[in-house]
Amino acid sequence: MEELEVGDNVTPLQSTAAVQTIKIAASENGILKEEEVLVKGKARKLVMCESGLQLVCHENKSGPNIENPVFSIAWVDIVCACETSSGKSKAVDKNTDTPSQNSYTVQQAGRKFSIHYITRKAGSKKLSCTNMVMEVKNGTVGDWIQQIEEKRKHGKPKKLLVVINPISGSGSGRQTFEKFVRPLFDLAGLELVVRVTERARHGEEIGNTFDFSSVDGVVIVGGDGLYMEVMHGVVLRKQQENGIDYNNPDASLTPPNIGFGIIPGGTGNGLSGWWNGVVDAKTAALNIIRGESHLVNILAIFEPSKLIHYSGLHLGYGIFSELIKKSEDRRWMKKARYPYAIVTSTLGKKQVYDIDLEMLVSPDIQEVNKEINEDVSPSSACNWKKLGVKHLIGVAYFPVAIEEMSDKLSMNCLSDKGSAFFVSSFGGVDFLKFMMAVGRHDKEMFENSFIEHHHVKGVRLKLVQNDQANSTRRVEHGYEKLLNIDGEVFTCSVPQIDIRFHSQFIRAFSVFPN
Ligand SMILES: Nc1ncnc2c1ncn2[C@@H]1O[C@H](COP(=O)(O)OP(=O)(O)OP(=O)(O)O)[C@@H](O)[C@H]1O
Repeated sequence: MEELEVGDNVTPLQSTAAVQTIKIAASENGILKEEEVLVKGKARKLVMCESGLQLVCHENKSGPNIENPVFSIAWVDIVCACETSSGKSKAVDKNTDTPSQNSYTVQQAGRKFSIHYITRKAGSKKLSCTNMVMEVKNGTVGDWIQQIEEKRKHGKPKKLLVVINPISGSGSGRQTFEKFVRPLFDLAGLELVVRVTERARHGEEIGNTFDFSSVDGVVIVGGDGLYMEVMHGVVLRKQQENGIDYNNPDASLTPPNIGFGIIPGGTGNGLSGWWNGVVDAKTAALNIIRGESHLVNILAIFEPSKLIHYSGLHLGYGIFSELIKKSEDRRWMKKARYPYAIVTSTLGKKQVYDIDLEMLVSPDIQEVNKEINEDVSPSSACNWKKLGVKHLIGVAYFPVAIEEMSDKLSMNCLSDKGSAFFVSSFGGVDFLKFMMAVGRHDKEMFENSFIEHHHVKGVRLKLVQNDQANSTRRVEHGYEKLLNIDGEVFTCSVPQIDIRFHSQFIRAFSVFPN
């Protein structure tokens, strides 16, 4: 981290539109506070307005040029303001490019102060934190620091529960947190309660028992599986507290009022990528500090008369469960276990499942579900649409709408429908290509006749035992009762699953649209 030369190639996070907002605020609503400062030896005027801070060139004879600030930053992107005695506001750990933990001591009341703020390099989705040192010409910096701190903290989380999975991904969740995340949270003055999971499913217990009234949100340091567990515990508890029959798929659920952030520490890190636009621990941490949040969807997954689990990422059945079982059995392979499972499942003979399918369809769906529109009645209510028995190797359902955007696919996490895929049998190389296209979010993955894609509000699937040879192999391997929920293996008591989409249910610290 280094002092910023105004006009450097690093721009603050906000877009031109945000700069525009600040300009309007400054000229229409008046200036809250202004002062002459020196920034890297250059004379500037620091202006505080309702939307943020501006540095303006005030050497112009006609006075400060508020219309053309040389630098402006919105409150949401300010991490902290603090006193500086020697040009460095907080000691910086050279390895991490972030200020080291608890290193700040005010050595003398002075005229210099630093603003630490969030930046994004042009063309990148990654965020970083940088700082600018200013020296006031007259007076002291105390008032500035106090007022900036008040303004920048408004509406942002102040105290967080952090849940770390020490075995997720390559087993470096704790190190990721200490090295990349804690220094940023410390800088932002966040108070933390840290829990490290001690066993499988411990995340659910924490979600189900922690006193969330004492914090502004929960930060998951791990993979999609840990998020799923904690979120499940939180959601289940909310239904229990409200006396809701959570085993009934038709019950209307009450959303919890807890913000979730995810620091990617797992293997797949699908959700962290969706929420932050990139899989990067520092970016995720800075988005949590920014405090911007959006409501994201979940799936509720049932067997007859019983809730199995809530899901934030996907439900997979058939080959998608087989894959995850193979990879879970080889956790010791760390990140290599996913490619291993994909390649071995691809090369082997694929199991065909005869599945009786139904989809919960809303009448406004036009584009994706072309072939089913004609039968949908023109009411505002959703209808169950029977598809009949299909010979499939797998079913996958995501609580996001997967949409085509130019040559790529975009995950619309704010959609009111999820994407269901019904995959019929296909050859090894094709399947490998399909999985690679999925990883790249390449729209090529849709360009296969063996994939049916629908935007729907729910899916019901029931395994039909009409092929003795197939059925025997499935039962031998136990595959017919396996589910892949957010990359974790679950077993159902009967292969009859009801999946319901719950729109805008969990508050996620995130940056949609990204
Ligand atoms: N201390 C622990 N000991 C053993 N298992 C644990 C412990 N803490 C959590 N788990 C289990 O670890 C599993 C994997 O968690 P997580 O999703 O965080 O990592 P991952 O599988 O590597 O990442 P991803 O889901 O993104 O692919 C979960 O099933 C969880 O129950």
